[in-house]
Amino acid sequence: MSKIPVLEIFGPTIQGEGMVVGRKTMFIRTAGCDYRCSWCDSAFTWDGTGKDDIVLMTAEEIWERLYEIGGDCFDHVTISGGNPALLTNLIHFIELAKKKKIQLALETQGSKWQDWFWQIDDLTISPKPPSSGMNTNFTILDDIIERLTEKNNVFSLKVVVFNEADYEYAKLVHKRYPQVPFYLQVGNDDITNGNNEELLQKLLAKYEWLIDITMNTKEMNAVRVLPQLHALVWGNKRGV
Ligand SMILES: C[S@@+](CC[C@H](N)C(=O)[O-])C[C@H]1O[C@@H](n2cnc3c(N)ncnc32)[C@H](O)[C@@H]1O
Ligand SMILES: Nc1nc2[nH]cc(C(=O)O)c2c(=O)[nH]1
Ligand code: SF4
Ligand SMILES: [Mg+2]
Repeated sequence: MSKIPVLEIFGPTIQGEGMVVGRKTMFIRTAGCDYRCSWCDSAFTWDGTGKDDIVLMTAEEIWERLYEIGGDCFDHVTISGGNPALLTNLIHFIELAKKKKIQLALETQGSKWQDWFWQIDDLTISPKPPSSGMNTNFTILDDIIERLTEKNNVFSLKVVVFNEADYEYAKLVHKRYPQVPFYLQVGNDDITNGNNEELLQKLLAKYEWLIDITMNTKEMNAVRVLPQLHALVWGNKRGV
């Protein structure tokens, strides 16, 4: 059986972001990304700093580890990264989790398609705004959204906003896919700060700024505005 490069398995915790925020879930974080976002809070998945922590695991080994740390206290698993959509062989884990009656969520940026997307219960696509330094390939994104829409998949778009240019990009994405539930997320530009009180004040101020501009934009009447809830509770701590 082919193996999956895993960097972290943790939980149970709450889903801190997006469409199922607050949901009790386990996390699997895969290694490797086709992007290099300037502000990535999980850069250890792709910048080489985490390479000694990568474990190649079969679907069964991932399941055993989830059960070892989560026991009977979970029924939902979120797959994030890096970009898990680089991994065709994640299908083996997804099929195993389905057999175990586990609900699945995925975090990906919308740069690659996998047929196993159709089996994800809560799928978040998070195209990247200008501040990331990345360019969105809208031909690929259009195709992904079309395939998901065709099969009535439950999915959402989530754009992280750091500045006004990012907000303009978010407007453009929402306008392009008006039928897709749309989330704005506060950008954390202080990802190495270990002072949780200070970080909390900064993130709340940025959240208020994002709420304020959204309230005054007629093109953004159907959106949801969220912070990263886990960052408010635990700061920049890893594995929560
Ligand atoms: C680490 S990424 C992994 C999944 C996938 N590569 C992606 O970007 O969607 C998970 C989520 O965290 C968000 N994120 C990463 N760095 C962030 C930061 N500094 N502030 C706010 N959100 C961030 C990403 O935009 C994405 O929505
Ligand atoms: N609690 C919690 N919620 C999250 N939602 C998305 C995360 C991610 O890094 O993909 C994440 C994470 O790392 N922790
Ligand atoms: S796409 Fe996701 S994991 Fe990759 S660099 Fe950007 S935020 Fe980080
Ligand atoms: Mg994160």
